[in-house]
Amino acid sequence: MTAALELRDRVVLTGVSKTYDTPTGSTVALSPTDLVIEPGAFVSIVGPSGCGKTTLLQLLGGFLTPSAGSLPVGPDPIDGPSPERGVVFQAPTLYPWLTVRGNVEFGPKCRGVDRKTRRAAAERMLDLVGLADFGGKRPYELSGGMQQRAQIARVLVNDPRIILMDEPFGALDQLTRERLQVELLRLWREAGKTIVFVTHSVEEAVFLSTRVLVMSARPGRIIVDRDIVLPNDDPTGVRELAVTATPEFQALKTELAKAIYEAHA
Ligand SMILES: Nc1ncnc2c1ncn2[C@@H]1O[C@H](COP(=O)(O)OP(=O)(O)OP(=O)(O)O)[C@@H](O)[C@H]1O
Repeated sequence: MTAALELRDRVVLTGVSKTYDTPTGSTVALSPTDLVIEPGAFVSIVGPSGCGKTTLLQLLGGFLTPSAGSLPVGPDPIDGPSPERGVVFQAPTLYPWLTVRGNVEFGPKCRGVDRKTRRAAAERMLDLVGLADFGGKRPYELSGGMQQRAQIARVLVNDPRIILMDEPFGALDQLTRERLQVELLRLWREAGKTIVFVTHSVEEAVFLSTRVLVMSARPGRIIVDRDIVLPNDDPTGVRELAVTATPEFQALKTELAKAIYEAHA
């Protein structure tokens, strides 16, 4: 990655806070937060329920406006949702009336990409996420894990600068979840994207991430910012599930789980 590209894709939060004003009062969801997310990082956010993880992700997605502070991506202020910041939610958000291929093509179609180009891009993405043979199916014909893969293809086809994921595997069974975690790591390596990932699972956060942020109970703030280095980490390779059995992995998991427990107290 060139220095210019790095600068273009760096996310810099300066004094970003969010207060929700409702008829029954105000809720400070995020205390003033300073944070730099480097391009190509895989950053997970963990913390007690209601600590502001989704709020932070939605601010990055441009779905919410900060009450104070700024959060540009490179030189560009975030001023609304953009295909450059793709979002994958826990609940599948595929259009049920379109085929899987149609769902993946939808973004490029809206941006005026011609039919042949967008069809080729969709096929490439479906292949990448292991759904090459399912493009003609409707979403309801897919399993939960396959629907999540289709969502990821739908985001990747827009070639986003950042992918924001809000508990994307939370509703899946353990086996599917583990399989998708490894696939996501492979995709992250191949596509070279920045990923910001919200999860309730410390194990998932440690396994996937290059960096884990722990947030305190409301009003949320970042209380731990931990680089994750695991045995046999290789900048070009993909972690294997076996690493979760190592003492290094277990020690990191214990350290972060303790921080979350204390954040609750
Ligand atoms: N639209 C809203 N209006 C008012 N309060 C809100 C709104 N959205 C979130 N909140 C409150 O802000 C706080 C942070 O919510 P947020 O959803 O960001 O937390 P979270 O860490 O993602 O929670 P969880 O882990 O349970 O998904 C919570 O107390 C929540 O009730």
